[in-house]
Amino acid sequence: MHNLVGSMPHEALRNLASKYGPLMHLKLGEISNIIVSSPEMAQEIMKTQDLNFCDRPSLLFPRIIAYNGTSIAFGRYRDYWRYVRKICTMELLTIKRVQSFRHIREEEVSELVKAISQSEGSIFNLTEKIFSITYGIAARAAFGKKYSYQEAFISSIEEALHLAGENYIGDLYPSIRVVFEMTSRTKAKLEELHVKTDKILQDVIDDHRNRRRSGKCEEEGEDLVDVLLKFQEKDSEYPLTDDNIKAVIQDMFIGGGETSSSVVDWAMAEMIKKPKVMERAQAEVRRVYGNKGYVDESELHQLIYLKCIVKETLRLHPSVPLLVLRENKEPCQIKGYKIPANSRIMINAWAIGRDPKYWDEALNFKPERFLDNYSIDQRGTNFEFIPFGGGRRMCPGIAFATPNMELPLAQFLYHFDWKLPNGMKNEELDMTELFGITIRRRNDLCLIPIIHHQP
Ligand code: HEM
Repeated sequence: MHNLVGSMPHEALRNLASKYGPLMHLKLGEISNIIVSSPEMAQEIMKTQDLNFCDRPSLLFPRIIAYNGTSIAFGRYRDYWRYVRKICTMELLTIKRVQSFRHIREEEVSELVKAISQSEGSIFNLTEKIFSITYGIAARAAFGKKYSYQEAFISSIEEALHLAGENYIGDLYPSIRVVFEMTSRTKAKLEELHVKTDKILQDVIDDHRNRRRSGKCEEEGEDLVDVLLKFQEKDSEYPLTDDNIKAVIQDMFIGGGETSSSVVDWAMAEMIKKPKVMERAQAEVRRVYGNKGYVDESELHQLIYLKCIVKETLRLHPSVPLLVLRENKEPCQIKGYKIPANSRIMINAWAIGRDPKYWDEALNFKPERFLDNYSIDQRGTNFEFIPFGGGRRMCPGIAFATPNMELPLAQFLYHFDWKLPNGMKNEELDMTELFGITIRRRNDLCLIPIIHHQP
């Protein structure tokens, strides 16, 4: 316990693993926690014994924020969960659906690039704007348009995610959790935030329902809420309630906003620290888009080096460093070690991505490593590189996330050169992390843009 208090959990657990090995059993309160820190052990959990390890534990955060754990990300592995996950992969996050949101991404990113160009020569808080447009894109894809209360929704979700990163004591003593819950300030705060977000989501659903009744939906195109309402109207073994729809929409929102923004933010910071990488990436984007004068999504597939930058960023800064907690139904063995039933499994993707046993110059930001090994990808089959997890609980949002990361990066590189403020040297840029359910930069990335191609 004393090794964990006050430090970054993923870092403290990596340090413990280097002493005690890639599979640790850590008893905290009443709970057996199994910490996985090598690709071989991760493969056991996410492939060989995936069916036994694909449940999620019942914790305070999903009980309150994720509608009693009925979302896709936090849902127990049951028939209902399989049904909504299927809707998600076959309807909400398909390549075709993602492409239908192209104009939203292009509009939002172009607006940001124009705003940056107006700050030419002065300090621009890039972090703040990256998060704001990525959440903006997620909101428009999910809700169909910008709602006036979007900002309030985003800030409540961000606050709840931050609380989710803290270890809540009641989660460690399930047999007496009600006792802790009676006096818990975390619970009270989460409930307050949930009341706010729930009201906003209900308004969005009601608004869509009215729009559907008036037939406007067909004229204006279908967004994710419309798709879910269509499923609600169908006869199904698992009729969707409004709460079920809200839980799924919230998943799309958190998945679509928080994770991709932190990758774009870290990628820019890493390139600032490594000007040679930035120059090479700029040369690629400027060659591919040439004198077109703007960057759209049509040529993103040609930006091979940029794709390697995104991969290298996901290796060093996986947005969800310990993945999402899993739970095993049955007792079992992994490589001869006994795992009790209902253990909580943390897979330290952050530690695995930085392990010098699997990566040359592991702490060095070197996108070229993926040029030499382009086939190593993040789709859950190379267990030394698992920023999106793997197996039945793998992230279904890769297709949605990819243009959300590549388009802003390509535009930043095409239109601008970047400098650090106050004569700061590149190597002095602070890279401290802030732990929550995702890892962000502790300090915002503030840079001076210099226009190369006027947007
Ligand atoms: C860079 C971007 C992203 C990263 C790094 C990321 C990472 C992850 C990780 C690590 C998990 C847990 C996997 C596991 O337990 O094995 C996950 C689950 C999930 N992600 Fe993502 N994600 C990203 C983008 C997205 C997007 C854009 C969406 C949706 C719009 C999304 C929706 C989800 C959902 C619904 C789950 C729950 C899956 C389940 O439990 O079955 N993610 N993501």
